[in-house]
Amino acid sequence: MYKILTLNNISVKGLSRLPREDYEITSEASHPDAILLRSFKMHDMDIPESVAAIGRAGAGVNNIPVDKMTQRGVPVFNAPGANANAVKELVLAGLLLASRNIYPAMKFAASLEGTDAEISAAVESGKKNYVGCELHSKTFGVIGLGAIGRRVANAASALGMKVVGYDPQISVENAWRLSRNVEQAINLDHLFSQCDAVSVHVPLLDVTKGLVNKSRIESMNDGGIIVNLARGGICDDDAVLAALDSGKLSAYVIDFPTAQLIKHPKVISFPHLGASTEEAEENCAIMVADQVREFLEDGTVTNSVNFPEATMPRGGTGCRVTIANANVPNMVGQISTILANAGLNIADLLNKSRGDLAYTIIDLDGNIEEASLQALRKIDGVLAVRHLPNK
Ligand SMILES: NC(=O)c1ccc[n+]([C@@H]2O[C@H](COP(=O)([O-])OP(=O)(O)OC[C@H]3O[C@@H](n4cnc5c(N)ncnc54)[C@H](O)[C@@H]3O)[C@@H](O)[C@H]2O)c1
Ligand SMILES: O=C(O)[C@H](O)COP(=O)(O)O
Repeated sequence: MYKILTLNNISVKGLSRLPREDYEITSEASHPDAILLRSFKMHDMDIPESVAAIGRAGAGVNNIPVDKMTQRGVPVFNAPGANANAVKELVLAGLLLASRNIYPAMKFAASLEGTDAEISAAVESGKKNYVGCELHSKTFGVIGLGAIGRRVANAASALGMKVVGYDPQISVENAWRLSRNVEQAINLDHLFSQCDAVSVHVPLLDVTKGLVNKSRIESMNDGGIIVNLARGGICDDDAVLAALDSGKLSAYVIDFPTAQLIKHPKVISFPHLGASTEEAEENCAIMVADQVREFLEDGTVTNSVNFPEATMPRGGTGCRVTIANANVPNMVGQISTILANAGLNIADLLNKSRGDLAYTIIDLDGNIEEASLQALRKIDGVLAVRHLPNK
């Protein structure tokens, strides 16, 4: 029986991919085999040694100590693209809320009192206070053209915006799917200097912290809009607030409000709502539950942020052993020597690497004894060894 610890509410559709006869899923498991979570902050958590995999039902993994897990030989999985459409739609909503003054206008309309005729008169005299501007023909910068950014860029282009994109590491797949109307910015300064609105869709990393800063905002067209549904910290909030006060910016749309931001009348705050649709929650949970299950049962690695992709159909007459180790010479040699000394024949073997980490899947003709597993664990540089009995 595998034990799964959940640190957030995970969609039932996803959890149902883990059959109850083999999986116990609780928010209190003390020796879990795997953890499933969304935005729970794991950095200060004591992660039990029993944990063999972590599944993030979403995109961002900045709430997970990925480097620490890599050193323990534990893969961290996420759900790339599974919530991208939901975020794209909220970005469009944010742009429209900002450009058409929808929220203050709604508050005004809801505050009216009197007869129908009086309300109608107040509507007609008050509407001049909420005049907005159209998105059509405005220049819109999209930073990060991944699963979300490329959808946002394409949708904005379809609305008639002139879209400029920046992503020096764009994937081939996203480049293929990007509208050919999207122009490429040479660098971030080039992007900001042409834009009426900018939306960020990059992960929070040291290099992306404060990417939207004072000088870049100053180079934008007057009355600009910044949309940040990516992560707090990517925009320099002090610079944004100063630009809102001076009128340089007309609105800041943020999914990660802070005490300072929520007080400002030109800040449109959402409560981290980007991925909160039924569809996105289900997509993410299903994707990550499947990936964690395949890893626990077969050692298969799909969509990990720290492990190489690794899939090998089961072969051999015995069990499967998986090994995560430092990516240094002679590891496979030492592993096969231990197996050979135990009289075990390797039926099939897959060895993949990613950066400093290597991962090996071995199918054996015969069953491995605990002593040999211990010998594998003792090899210098071996981080994790798992024994997966034949199904
Ligand atoms: N608000 C929400 O609910 C919500 C939901 C999903 C994702 N997010 C955030 O959005 C981020 C992006 O999600 P995604 O699914 O598009 O991820 P993704 O990995 O598909 O795309 C990220 C893109 O950013 C690019 N990139 C990285 N560093 C860059 C830089 N310095 N300059 C320009 N481009 C850079 C990458 O090359 C990649 O193409 C996530 O990391 C997460 O923080 C928020
Ligand atoms: O990175 C993500 O996928 C989003 O921030 C969604 O977070 P959530 O799963 O907590 O809504």
